[in-house]
Amino acid sequence: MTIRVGVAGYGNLGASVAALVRAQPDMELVGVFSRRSNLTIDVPVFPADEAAAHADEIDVMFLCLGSATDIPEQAPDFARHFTTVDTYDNHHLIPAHRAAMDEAARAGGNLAVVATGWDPGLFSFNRVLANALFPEPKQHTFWGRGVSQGHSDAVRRIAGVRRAAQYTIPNTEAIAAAKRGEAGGLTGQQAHVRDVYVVADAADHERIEREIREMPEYFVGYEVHVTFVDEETLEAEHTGMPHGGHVITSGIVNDTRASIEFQLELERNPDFTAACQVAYGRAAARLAAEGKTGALTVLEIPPYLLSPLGIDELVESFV
Ligand SMILES: NC(=O)C1=CN([C@@H]2O[C@H](COP(=O)(O)OP(=O)(O)OC[C@H]3O[C@@H](n4cnc5c(N)ncnc54)[C@H](OP(=O)(O)O)[C@@H]3O)[C@@H](O)[C@H]2O)C=CC1
Ligand SMILES: N[C@@H](C[C@H]1CC(C(=O)O)=NO1)C(=O)O
Repeated sequence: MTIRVGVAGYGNLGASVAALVRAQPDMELVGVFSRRSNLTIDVPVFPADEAAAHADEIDVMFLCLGSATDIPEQAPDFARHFTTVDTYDNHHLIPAHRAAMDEAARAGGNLAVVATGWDPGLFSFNRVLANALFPEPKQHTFWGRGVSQGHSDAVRRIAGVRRAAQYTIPNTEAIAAAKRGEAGGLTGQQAHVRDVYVVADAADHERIEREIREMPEYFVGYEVHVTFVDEETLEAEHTGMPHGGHVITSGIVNDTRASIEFQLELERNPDFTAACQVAYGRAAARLAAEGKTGALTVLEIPPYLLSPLGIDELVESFV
């Protein structure tokens, strides 16, 4: 089965997904759907607001839009017309997003797989798996040092911001304490600093910095540093997008201590996120072909559906 895919939104993630799809043995890129008409890329580009006309040509639509505003505004309409896969990452609003996508997907008889990146996504899967192993688990998540695409996108949505990069910096002593099972009730806000680099006109600096610091879910509660730079500096020093993180869980089982850690080291965040999203696109195509509708998270999708191999081949590789 060749999975015919579309990419909605051509930013860092969309470009990574489009490139990765073309390297898949079982996928074909039909085209990119963008709000911009000036994209010069080597695949067909269609206006985002005309996507529904292509519903019969596409099996899976990858939603590579920004989570801060694009996804809430656009994703349900895509779900009415396509099987969709998104990387929505505003953690606290995922239940509402899942409900909205479930309603929209069911209205169109489609499947919507939501929050399929690495956090939320792979880290969510690993948090649930690890917590299930211990009667009283101790679990902490750390990110970075690296560039959060979601936080960078959220800053770029502030009026007057021309470019932005947000670095997440973990407290390394907190990571070491978590590995020892001694991090207690440490929160994400306590364990990370957020460093933001912004290109904007000087007249807007004070307002922009205030809007960043007051942004709920993304920045409120964290130690935040905002640095305004010129375009040349941003381009020269802040276009790389490395990232990574840890999910560290420990506990006592039958009076013996055990710990489990899931760690990522990413040379380039969008490329790895694309790998997550494309793998869940494969699962979405298979589930949709079976008639599955509504919204699903990574917690409800069997891992074998992510692989281009069949379950029998995967079981044979156990040995
Ligand atoms: N769950 C996870 O682990 C992860 C999730 N993500 C999510 O992916 C989302 C997208 O990230 P990312 O691709 O870096 O965001 P970008 O800002 O690069 O792109 C977001 C959207 O903005 C539009 N856009 C991009 N570049 C421009 C431009 N120069 N001018 C005007 N519009 C532009 C595109 O839509 P259009 O083509 O329609 O204009 C694009 O889809 C993030 O918001 C984050 O939530 C990312 C990494 C990990
Ligand atoms: N969703 C994040 C992926 C990870 C990184 C992160 C952070 O640095 O706060 N939180 O989750 C992203 O957009 O990069």
